[in-house]
Amino acid sequence: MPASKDRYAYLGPAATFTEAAARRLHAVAGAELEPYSTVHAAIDAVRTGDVAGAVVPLENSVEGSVNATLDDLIRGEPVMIVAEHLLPVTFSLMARSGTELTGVRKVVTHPVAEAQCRSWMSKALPDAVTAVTSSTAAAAAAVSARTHDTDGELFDAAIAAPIAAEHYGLDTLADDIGDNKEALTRFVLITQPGRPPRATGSDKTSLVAYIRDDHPGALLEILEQFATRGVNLTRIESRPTGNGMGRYCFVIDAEGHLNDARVGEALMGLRRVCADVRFLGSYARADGVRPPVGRGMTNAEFNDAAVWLDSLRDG
Ligand SMILES: O=C(O)C(=O)C[C@]1(C(=O)O)C=C[C@@H](O)C=C1
Repeated sequence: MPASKDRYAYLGPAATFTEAAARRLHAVAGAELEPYSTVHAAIDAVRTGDVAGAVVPLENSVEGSVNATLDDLIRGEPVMIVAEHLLPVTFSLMARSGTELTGVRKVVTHPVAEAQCRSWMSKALPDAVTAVTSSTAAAAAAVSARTHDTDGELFDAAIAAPIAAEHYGLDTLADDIGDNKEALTRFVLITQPGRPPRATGSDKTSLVAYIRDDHPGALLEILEQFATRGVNLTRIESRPTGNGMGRYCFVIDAEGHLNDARVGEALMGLRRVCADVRFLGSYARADGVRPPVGRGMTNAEFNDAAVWLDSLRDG
C-alpha cells in the first residue's frame, strides 16, 4: 500500500463534485485519491494518519454551509484547513437507459444538491419524491445498481454532476437543472494540525469561538476583537456545540493570515474573552482577493508600536 503521505481522502464514491475539486487542488495534484463514503470518514482518515489529507465540501453559495463538515470541524478531534477551492456546480438528472422524464417518480441525490434544484424539480417533476444520499455520485451509483429504497421501490433517477452519468453508465434526461447558474461550492483540504501554510497576502483564517457564559453582548465582544484590529470577516455562523440545548459557538472566516499581526492580536483578544477558541487554519484564498489593509493595521505599524512599547518599558 502506498505511504499515507501520498494518499488523500475525498467524499466519494468516484465522480462526486468533491473528487473534481480534489483533482484541481494544487497541493493534491498527482497524489492518489481515495473515496470515503461520508465526510466524517474522510476527515477521520486524516486523524488516524491513514491519509495525508482529506478534501471535503464546506459551503455552497446557494444552500450555505455543509453541516456535516462544519460539525466535524467543531466537535471532532482538532484538524486544520490548509487550502480551499471554489468549484462551479452544475447538475444533471440521470437515469437508466430507457427511462423517460415523464416516468420519473423517485429521485435520489445529496441534500445540498436537492436544495439547489428545487425550483426546476417543482416545475419539471412536481409529483416526484426525492430521497437523499451521502453524495451525488452515491445517488448515481444507486440508480445504476437498481438499488431499492426502504419501501422496496426503485430509484428512477439521480441528480448528480454531469460526469457521474458517464461514470455510472446512465443516460442524461436533463442538463443544467440547478436553479442558480452561478452556484459555487467551496471545498477545503484538511490535514492534521501543524504549522499553517505561509502567508501569501491573499489569505483567510478560520476559527471557532466558544462563548464564555451566556451574557448580553457576548457576540459583540467577539466581533470587537476583529473590528478594532481592522480585520474583515467573510463569514460568521452559529452552530450548536452539541453539549446541551441553546449552547452555540461561532464559526468564523476572517481575512488575513495568523502571521499577520492584526489577525494574531485579534486571536489573542478572543482567547482572553472566550471560553475556548479553536484555530481551524490560515490558508490562501481561492478567489485570490488581496483586501486593502486599513490605516494603522499593517504588520510594520504593529511592529513599530511593539518596539515603542518595549522602549518605554526598558526606560
Ligand atoms: O455529492 C457530491 O458530489 C459532493 O461533492 C457534495 C456536495 C456538497 O456537499 O455540497 C458538493 C457540491 C454540491 O453542492 C452538492 C453536493
